[in-house]
Amino acid sequence: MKYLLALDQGTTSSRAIVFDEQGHAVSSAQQEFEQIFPSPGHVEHNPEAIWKSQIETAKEALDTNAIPDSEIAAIGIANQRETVVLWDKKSGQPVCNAVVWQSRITDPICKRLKADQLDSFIREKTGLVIDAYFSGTKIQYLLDNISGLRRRAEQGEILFGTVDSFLIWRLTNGRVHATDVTNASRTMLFNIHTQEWDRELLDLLKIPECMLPEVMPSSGIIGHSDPSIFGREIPIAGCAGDQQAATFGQACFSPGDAKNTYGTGCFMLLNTGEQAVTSQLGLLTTIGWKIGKTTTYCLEGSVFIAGAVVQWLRDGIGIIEESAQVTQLCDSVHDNGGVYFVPAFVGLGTPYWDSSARGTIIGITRGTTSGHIARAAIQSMAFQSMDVLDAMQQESGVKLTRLKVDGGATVNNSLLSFQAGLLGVPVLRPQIQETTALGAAFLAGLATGVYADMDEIAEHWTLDREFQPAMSVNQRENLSADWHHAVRAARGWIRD
Ligand SMILES: Nc1ncnc2c1ncn2[C@@H]1O[C@H](COP(=O)(O)OP(=O)(O)O)[C@@H](O)[C@H]1O
Ligand SMILES: O=P(O)(O)OC[C@H](O)CO
Repeated sequence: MKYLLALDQGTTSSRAIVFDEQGHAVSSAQQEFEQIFPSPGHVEHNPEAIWKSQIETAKEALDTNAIPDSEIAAIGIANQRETVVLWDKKSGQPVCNAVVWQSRITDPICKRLKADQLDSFIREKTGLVIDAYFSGTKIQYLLDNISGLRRRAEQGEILFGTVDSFLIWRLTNGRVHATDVTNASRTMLFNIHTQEWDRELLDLLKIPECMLPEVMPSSGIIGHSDPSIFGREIPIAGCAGDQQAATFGQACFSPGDAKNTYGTGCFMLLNTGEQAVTSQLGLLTTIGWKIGKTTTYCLEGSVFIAGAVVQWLRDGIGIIEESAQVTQLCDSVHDNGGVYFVPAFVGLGTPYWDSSARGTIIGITRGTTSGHIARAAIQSMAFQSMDVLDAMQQESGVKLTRLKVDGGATVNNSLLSFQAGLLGVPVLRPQIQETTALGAAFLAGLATGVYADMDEIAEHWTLDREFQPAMSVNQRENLSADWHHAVRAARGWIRD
């Protein structure tokens, strides 16, 4: 029996899962790490905390079931995307905290790019909208604000990577500086059509090319882990941004297949095949994966705050002690009591791209209880996903017949029932919900002969539960109208 070790480096935790050839998780480990909020809207991680938690969980997952490392065929990596790590090439030490994808610290840079009317120029090359979400402006910000850093970067002393790249560098003991096409496609520096770092964009954002990693396919041997880490060299054979990995893990292999992940944020990806569909409605055109010479593109809707709203109920206002309690609190009321919660904590992503929006709870009356607030919080994930799907269907002309879902918040049955009703299509939760890690394992297994082809991988997808839509058209339209009324209230709150 061969096994695959998947490293799933997420926004709030690092996970490692060992899968057998059938795609069953045989052991796993998870560690949360610190979220650093230096100022409102700015989010950082300590790269050493990312590395430590990831490597400790990998070792724990291998030790738990005493899986000999000789039986690990390959390592696959899936990671939080866009987050920027800069490190010293010689020492391998980070030169600052990682700037996390959620951070709005580069809003002013983005405003200038928009004022210069560079939207279509950037969209045509990268498939992205101008937003602080992506890596490019974050790198520029660090080079501009840390004394001496730009000079050192220009001299080739500083390397940039998204989190996958940093992990690869550390796993290979500084021998490989690489990323994969999916991660590169989230930097706002990569031309998704020519699949090269884009000279004009690098000049625009004043980023020295020598900092950038080599871009590899998502499935294929990128390098080998140093023997000092797991006792022997193991090929690193799969790598993808976590949302693309989840799309692969959900076996969304045909054009028209879609999945929605409900983690810290919500990310819906629709496979558009070998065609990169350009969006006019605020969706992102992104690379789904590249296997051999074939690139699969996706349309993506990115919602910044989804499950994080539950963390806020727990850690921000303390109306629950454990995340799981939200289900009970939410089920303590029959409906939202007219309360709508727009969790625009860091602005709004798809389809609004409004960095001036802020979190809004509206419709509160004397009869409002914590149950209504909790229910409105849970419903906000479904409403935001509804907005994304509406844009996606309009843009692609594809009428979705079902939606595969995954991510930590999909343990919540009320959320998924409400989602099915709101979308008017069945929502399918798979048995293996660790689809992100599974996707990374599949990509690595495909490169190392554990799987013959994608048809074999697709056979491993099994259904846990299907949630049927049970909402009248009238009800759906009323809820949707109220939600959009609430969104209007949340928008434009931050003034220049
Ligand atoms: N019962 C629940 N209902 C809704 N959301 C939940 C529930 N339990 C946990 N969550 C949310 O799920 C998210 C964790 O999902 P996960 O996929 O692990 O996220 P990530 O990969 O972004 O770190 C957290 O934001 C958490 O608040
Ligand atoms: O870590 P997650 O699962 O919240 O995913 C984060 C996304 O990759 C951000 O684009």
